[in-house]
Amino acid sequence: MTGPLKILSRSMVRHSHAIAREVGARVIMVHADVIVEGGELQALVEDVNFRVILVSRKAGFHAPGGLEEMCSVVHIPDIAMTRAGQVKVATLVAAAESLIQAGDRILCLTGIDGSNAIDTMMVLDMGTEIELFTSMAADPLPKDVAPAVFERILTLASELGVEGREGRAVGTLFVVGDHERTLSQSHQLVFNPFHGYPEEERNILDPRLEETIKEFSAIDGAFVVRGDGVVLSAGRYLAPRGKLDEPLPQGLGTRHEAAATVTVTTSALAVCVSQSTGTVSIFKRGRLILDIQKPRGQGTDGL
Ligand SMILES: Nc1ncnc2c1ncn2[C@@H]1O[C@H](COP(=O)(O)OP(=O)(O)OP(=O)(O)O)[C@@H](O)[C@H]1O
Repeated sequence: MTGPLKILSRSMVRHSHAIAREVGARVIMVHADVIVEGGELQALVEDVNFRVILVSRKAGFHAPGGLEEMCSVVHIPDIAMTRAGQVKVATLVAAAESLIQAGDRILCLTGIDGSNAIDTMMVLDMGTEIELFTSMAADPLPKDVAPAVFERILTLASELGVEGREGRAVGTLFVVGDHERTLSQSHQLVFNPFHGYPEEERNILDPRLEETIKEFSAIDGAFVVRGDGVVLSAGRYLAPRGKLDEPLPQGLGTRHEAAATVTVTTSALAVCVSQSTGTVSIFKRGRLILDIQKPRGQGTDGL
């Protein structure tokens, strides 16, 4: 279904500004991939006439010309996710980039990718619905972790969770930030394959490292990543000294336990990919702050 924005969509978009103001929303988040044609998107943003975050899976996507001031852009991984998963990832990335904060109310406009039909409007409260914001106040990321590094790890983890590796499910774990404390509470299970390489050749932001990381995800143990993206180690066994205040949700085993616990005595974030379910779980300060479930079928469901 292509063509101009449907009448219902148009009317929802036109009214979204008034609704956002009435409910005290600070920003309107629009799943941009719903709209096929650039001119239509520009018209939509002009109609919304409110601070907008455009969310897209497309790598080169940018705000329509002339509207860069009103629009911020958030890129989410280009993989199949449930609608809830997409909302979580988009809000997490927006928070990592300080576009939204704890306590914010966000109006979301979404629909099915490429349909030209905005079919859903929802209001999200960053603080009650998204656990991330209740458990960590204003700062979603540790201070030493660059947003781009976190986003890269999130993408790699989501891809591994959904796609696995050569047809097989893989599980792995990334610990990012507070690397000295993380290293002091862990040891090598196997020889560290990153040992001896210059730092510029092992930065997770370098696209050339993607295959290597995915290959090494088969190694038992965790990746330890410095906040600037340098991968310090793979195959690291975590032996954290802390203890969890509350037990993890049922079904999560030793990998998730280690991921959660290492964040008790460090300020690191742990991003865990479950081999059994493909779910990506993010831990901070000993708590599961966000999980992104693997969709059952294929489909790009809008936000
Ligand atoms: N302390 C640890 N540090 C690093 N890796 C660990 C640790 N404990 C377990 N793992 C890794 O997790 C793997 C799976 O363990 P387990 O099945 O108990 O975890 P899980 O949390 O249920 O995860 P999954 O959903 O992937 O199975 C182990 O084979 C090991 O590679």
